[in-house]
Amino acid sequence: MPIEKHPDFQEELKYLDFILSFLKIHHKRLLATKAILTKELSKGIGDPKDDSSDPYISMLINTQLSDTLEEKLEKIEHAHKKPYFARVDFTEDGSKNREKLYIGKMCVLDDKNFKPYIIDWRAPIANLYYEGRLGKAHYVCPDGKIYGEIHLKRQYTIEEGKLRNILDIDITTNDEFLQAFLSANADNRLKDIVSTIQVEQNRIIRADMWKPLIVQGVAGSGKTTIALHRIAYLIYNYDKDFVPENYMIIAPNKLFLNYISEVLPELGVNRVKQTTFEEFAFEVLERKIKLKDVNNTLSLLVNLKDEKQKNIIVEALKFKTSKEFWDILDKYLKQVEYNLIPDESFKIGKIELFSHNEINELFLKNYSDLPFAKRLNEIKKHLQNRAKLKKDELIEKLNKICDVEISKIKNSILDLKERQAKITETYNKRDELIGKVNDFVKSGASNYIKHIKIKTAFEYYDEFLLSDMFKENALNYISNDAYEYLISTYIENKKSDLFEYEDLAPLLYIKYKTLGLSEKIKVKHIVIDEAQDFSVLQLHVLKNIIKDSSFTILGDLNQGIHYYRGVRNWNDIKELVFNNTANYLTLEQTYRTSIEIMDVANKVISYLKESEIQLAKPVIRHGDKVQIKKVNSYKDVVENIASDLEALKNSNIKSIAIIGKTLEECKEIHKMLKIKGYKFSLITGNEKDYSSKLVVVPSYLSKGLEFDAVYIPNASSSLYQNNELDIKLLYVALTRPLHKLCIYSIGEVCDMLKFVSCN
Ligand SMILES: Nc1ncnc2c1ncn2[C@@H]1O[C@H](COP(=O)(O)OP(=O)(O)OP(=O)(O)O)[C@@H](O)[C@H]1O
Repeated sequence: MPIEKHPDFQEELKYLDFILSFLKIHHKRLLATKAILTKELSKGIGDPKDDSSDPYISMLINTQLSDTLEEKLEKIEHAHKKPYFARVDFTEDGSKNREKLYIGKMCVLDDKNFKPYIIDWRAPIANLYYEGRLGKAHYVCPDGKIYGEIHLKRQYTIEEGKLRNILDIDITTNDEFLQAFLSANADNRLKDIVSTIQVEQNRIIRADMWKPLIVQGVAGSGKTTIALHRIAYLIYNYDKDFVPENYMIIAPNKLFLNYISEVLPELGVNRVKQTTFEEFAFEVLERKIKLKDVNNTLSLLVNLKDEKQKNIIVEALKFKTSKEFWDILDKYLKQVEYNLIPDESFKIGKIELFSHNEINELFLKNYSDLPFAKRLNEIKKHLQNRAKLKKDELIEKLNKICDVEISKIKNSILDLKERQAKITETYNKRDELIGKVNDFVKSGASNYIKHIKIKTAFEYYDEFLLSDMFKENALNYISNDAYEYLISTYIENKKSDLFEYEDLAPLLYIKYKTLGLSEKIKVKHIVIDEAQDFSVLQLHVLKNIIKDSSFTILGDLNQGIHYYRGVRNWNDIKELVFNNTANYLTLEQTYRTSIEIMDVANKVISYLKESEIQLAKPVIRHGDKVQIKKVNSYKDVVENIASDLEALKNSNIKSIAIIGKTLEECKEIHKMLKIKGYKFSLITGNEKDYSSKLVVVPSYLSKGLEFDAVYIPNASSSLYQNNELDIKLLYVALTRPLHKLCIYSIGEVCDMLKFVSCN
């Protein structure tokens, strides 16, 4: 139906006009306030001679005000283009008032009576839009459940302030709006989905902050998108307790962070900590260490032909990231802990103030929750107090001894001169001893503690790995070959001061247990995306070191390409990391790919021998049939892609990826395309910026990304074997396109794709 024919078209147009003028006035007012503040600010900076603190403080306040003003201005400018996207008409039980609730990305209030003109999508009442259907409905707010009736649910398409479409849902269908959204082409960045969040996604976004949440979602189910919306939701709803800096999102690499970088600002959220595990580890270790390329192990395994050697490496790495490894590390740290307090007691001269056992008890029992260094700080206070308490008693004792000595001298020595000398000597000795007592009270405790040496995490780790104890224990779980591989790579890396990604978690754990964390780390909620590639040890370490934090963990086991360390089963994480306190939710619907593409990907992943493979259910959206083209060489592949690119020049396909299996394959194709004059960016894993729309990328680095069209240059049986890693790498590549997928095979097609027709 043309929009003009909608019965409420005029009413809606009027409301939009009203909102836009309201926003304009508000914007003007904010600009005026900003001008005043900027003036004040320049005054503050311009008067360095004034040493009173007032201008400085007011300058600080003004800076903060202008910061938030800047954010407000940005939001209003955004809202001008699209102030709201939906409306829900709701009557609360017991009321006659039919409220028209317009829902947008930011709240807009009438400044006189604070009546909302637009409700923020994160507000409790906005949940009516996401979960309520026409008829009886309720929402939960801090005062409890509010019941009532929904009379209308409406969606709007507003572009640059112009009303383009009105859609009444539950009358027509919710899908129409979603379909339109999904058919749009991929920008080369992820975007917000506030207007089309689906019920299963909404439950994840709005889940309780304080319960750890684990989400298993198929490829394209919106995990990354939801993770970001959840942060925006939590920031809005817990704004009294936390600031954006208390939230941290951990993503696989810098490129990925760049890919998602626009969503939070679009949602009006800034200053959230966005990092990778490596970066965070450097921060905790308070030292930037030389790390082998994170994808080093993976590309080693991808390229290695010797199956025996491959099995040894996988065995070693699985162990190094396992619960068993962490148990042995704990055992070692217990030994360190039990041997840390020296045998000597805390004493002055021969007088014992604290016995070794008493100190050890404080260390091992009373303060066992603290890192070693913090425990020593506490013990130092005990020693100092005891020394202070003993001071008077000791001095009194010294005085008494001195008095007895003096009277003995007086009675025994007759010569006056000699007697005087002896008395002076005795008093001097007494004073010297009192001086020693005073010195001891001042610095005895510090001196005692100073002798207890806590090594660095790196020293302990080294000692641990190279110990007989580690060897004996490790050999209970792994073969001698795997043990030798583990130790020899460690020693080899050590020569060049290098570490591997898998070393980080144990290093963090040791640092946390021994020296503790810097006060600067203020994280309260951690969101981990692509968590299937995290090891149990990594998650355990994060959970332990950031004690009071809550977690949202999202991943897809089907895409677990770092299978030698990653999660194999979410139950392990629930049990071993969260003591069965975590909530577990799944996402089965995929929003990215067409039915035809998803069917192929589902069949490929079914080759995995896992018992529980979650197959993706695509949203009803059809595309072209997937076909495989058999060719003779990479030259043919590139020829084919090149002619396709010409044909696509005037189409809607804008972002294109050629997804190879290995980096070497990608380099080769990239070179050939370059010679032909095509400007593709080669992604090697070290990029920080993600700006190109045409990329050549190895499958393991394409995880998380999406493109309008994807080319798989060679899906032959010589490249992709029927094993876990190859199946997963192929699956990742197959699930990246939104609209178009072209597969080539140089020679025989791999087993997993044999069912696809060839031409
Ligand atoms: N409710 C939704 N409405 C519209 N688009 C959606 C919705 N949910 C997800 N999408 C779109 O689906 C695509 C996939 O989302 P996203 O990348 O967040 O999924 P993912 O589960 O992290 O995928 P993967 O695991 O494959 O990396 C994105 O284009 C996103 O905008």
